[in-house]
Amino acid sequence: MDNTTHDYLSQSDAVKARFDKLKQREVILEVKGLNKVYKSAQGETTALSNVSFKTHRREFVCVIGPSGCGKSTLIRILAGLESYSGGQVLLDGKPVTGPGRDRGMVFQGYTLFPWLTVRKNVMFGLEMNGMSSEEARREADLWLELVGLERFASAYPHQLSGGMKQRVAIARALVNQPRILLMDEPFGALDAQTRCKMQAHLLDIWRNVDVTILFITHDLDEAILLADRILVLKANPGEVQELIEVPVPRPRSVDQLFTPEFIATKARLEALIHPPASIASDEVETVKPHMIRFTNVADNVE
Ligand SMILES: Nc1ncnc2c1ncn2[C@@H]1O[C@H](COP(=O)(O)OP(=O)(O)OP(=O)(O)O)[C@@H](O)[C@H]1O
Repeated sequence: MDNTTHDYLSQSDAVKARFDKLKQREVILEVKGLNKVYKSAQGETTALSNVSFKTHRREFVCVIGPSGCGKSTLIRILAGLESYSGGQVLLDGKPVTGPGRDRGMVFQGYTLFPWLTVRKNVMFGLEMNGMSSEEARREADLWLELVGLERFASAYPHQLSGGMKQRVAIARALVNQPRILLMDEPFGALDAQTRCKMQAHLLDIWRNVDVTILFITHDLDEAILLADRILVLKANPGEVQELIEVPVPRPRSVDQLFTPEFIATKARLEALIHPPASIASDEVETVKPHMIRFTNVADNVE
């Protein structure tokens, strides 16, 4: 089929069958009419307005949207780190009222304890919950093996690359066997090559673990490569624009980046996130701000 005419809504029989199966699985997370209003001295900001969606068991959902559309607010609410103003958040049918072991978190910033070894970082949560050191060590080693870091169990975080640190963070989140893994731009600080490897690695891990993933990203290719469905939010106020079923078949790899399904999905996401500039915003762009010069060399470099 011609790349330019492929419709992101059309699905092959295999993709359709996969979605049919996925939707039959139990609902893990249900967000119903979620509202979040921040109140400050400057006034009120509606960060989220009437956001509703469901994720099914072992589904991979990515959340994208322009800056300020409420992505971080949403994930913080799901993690139980932020209150909400209205609506409902249900995990396995029960309201989320605070943080819990049923949700694992991986953030962009490296959040490992620098004074603990890799193994101790992964053991930490288990020991805090009363597991014996011996058992926690056994569990930690299993998960370190899954993320391919068993050889680095005795290393300290500063001895690891950025990608390796995030693999430890993933092991540390998964060791508690959460129902859902909440990932807030986890690969945002990595260089392009490492990021690419981590995406493949995460898909490998997910294939082997019974966990649902909600993953925030700014990167459209990353969202299409990883997700079953992509929740597209818009800003001011943060609202759901569309929940897109990614028509790219699995298993996924970067080789699919130029397939008609991938290109069509990306075109749809771009149209939603970067709509054609309005006349008003064109005007703003053509007004150049007055620039102060900080150079004593008079000739122009451009
Ligand atoms: N603590 C706060 N107090 C007041 N307003 C806030 C607070 N946190 C976020 N907001 C506002 O809520 C809206 C959503 O913010 P949020 O950080 O969730 O968006 P985001 O999509 O994650 O943005 P980005 O992609 O830039 O990280 C923004 O308008 C933001 O200014």
